[in-house]
Amino acid sequence: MRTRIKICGLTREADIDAAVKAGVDALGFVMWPGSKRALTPERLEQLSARVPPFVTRVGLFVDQAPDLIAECAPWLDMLQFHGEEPPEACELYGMSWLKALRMRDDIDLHEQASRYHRARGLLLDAYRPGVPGGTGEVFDWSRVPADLALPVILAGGLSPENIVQAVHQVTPYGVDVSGGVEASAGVKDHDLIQAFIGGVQTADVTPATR
Ligand SMILES: O=C(O)c1ccccc1N[C@@H]1O[C@H](COP(=O)(O)O)[C@@H](O)[C@H]1O
Repeated sequence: MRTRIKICGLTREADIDAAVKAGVDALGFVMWPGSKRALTPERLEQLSARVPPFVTRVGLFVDQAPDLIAECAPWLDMLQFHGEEPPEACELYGMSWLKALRMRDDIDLHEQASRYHRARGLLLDAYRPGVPGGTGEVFDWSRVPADLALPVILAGGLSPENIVQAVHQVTPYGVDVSGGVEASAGVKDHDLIQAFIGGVQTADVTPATR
């Protein structure tokens, strides 16, 4: 099965066009105001209108107010909860959702998969204390169990340089990238987007060499 691709932190129409042209499956919109990629609901509405059918629009939230999430919901297909939201908080909107988990040393992914069993997938990101995500850091991919009960979306420091190795080693359902396709902080680069998606496609059709 081919590896699904999400690019996160879109802020410009031209970047959406470039990602769609390159073959992206999902686009992430960061609604957490602490991010350099943060959008207002008004800007989300504008960018959302640019996304063609069959490309999934994912809204990223970090422990945010239900009112804000509900305000954004009409412009989204899926929610990504990147904070400490309990399962009940993720269920409030009647929408598909992903739970992001940061890979602390003591995390038990099987336990988390059971806790968040209504999620459409678990997005695994690097852990840095005090930062909810988007750190550009890689975690030890050997910590991802092959038998998790939910689809795994691998994230954290992915880039055109490491994506073939990542897909070969983890064989995730999907991958998610933000900083690895930016030429400068928060600004997407079209060549890097194309190289990243090309890397996933290459990994999908080449055998892993170890
Ligand atoms: O992108 C952000 O600014 C962000 C802010 C808060 C939480 C998560 C965020 N992004 C997500 O982090 C991972 C990894 O990003 P990177 O590739 O390491 O830069 C990714 O899932 C983004 O969706």
